[in-house]
Amino acid sequence: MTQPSVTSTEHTRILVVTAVEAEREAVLRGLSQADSVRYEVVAGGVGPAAVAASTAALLAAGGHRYELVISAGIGGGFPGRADIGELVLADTIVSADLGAETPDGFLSVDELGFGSSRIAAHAGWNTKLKNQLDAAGLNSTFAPILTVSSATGTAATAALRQRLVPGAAAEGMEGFGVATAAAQLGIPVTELRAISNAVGPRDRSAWRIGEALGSLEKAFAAFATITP
Ligand SMILES: O=C(O)c1cccc(C(=O)CC[C@H]2O[C@@H](n3cnc4c(=O)[nH]cnc43)[C@H](O)[C@@H]2O)c1
Repeated sequence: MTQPSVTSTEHTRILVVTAVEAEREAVLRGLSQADSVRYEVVAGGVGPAAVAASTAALLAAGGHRYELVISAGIGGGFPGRADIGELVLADTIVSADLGAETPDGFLSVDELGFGSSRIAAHAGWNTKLKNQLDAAGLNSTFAPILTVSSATGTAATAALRQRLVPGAAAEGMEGFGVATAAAQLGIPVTELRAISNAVGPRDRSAWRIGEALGSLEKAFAAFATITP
């Protein structure tokens, strides 16, 4: 696996973890529009395992420096909840496929008694981030964001995941990995997704990655001036 690429500053306080380099570059373009000495931005890999390992290694090396970790990137939007180009901030970060299939349906790790599939995003930081987005005139919603190891590709799976987590607005593949690493060190965490595609039957030609990366950039331009 390639090493995560990192851009950091001397007084870093907020760690931003994306999956891929294109997302990291969009975040950096946004932050470059203002004084952004508070941020460190890393592309930690695709999927919960890769990104959890990358995040844990960074936090172990310098965890005391961080007051917030943000999992950020493009994501799928559940129809009727979040459209292409829109921004979703997690109120809860939910591992949607961590559990067991049974003939009677899916059982989460919570139901199996093995732990929790949910990590709460930090409410205080969420309010600050939302205020920054609002002040910049950027629409965003608070909702559960799902983390999945396999992106949803059918209407049936989309419906199942919405039934399992009512109100879920977006899905990505990294949030729960980033959040697990941060939570184990007691560091506040949240997740931001800029919607690139609808969650449902897979149609890669309908993905609007450029539009989503543009929204991600604008969000971090708004975050660049955040105060502690
Ligand atoms: O091809 C490109 O230029 C490109 C640029 C930036 C990102 C990508 C990705 O494919 C990123 C994969 C990343 O996106 C998240 N994602 C996006 N849509 C969904 C979805 O419907 N379900 C789950 N995850 C989604 C995910 O976090 C991946 O890591 C390509």
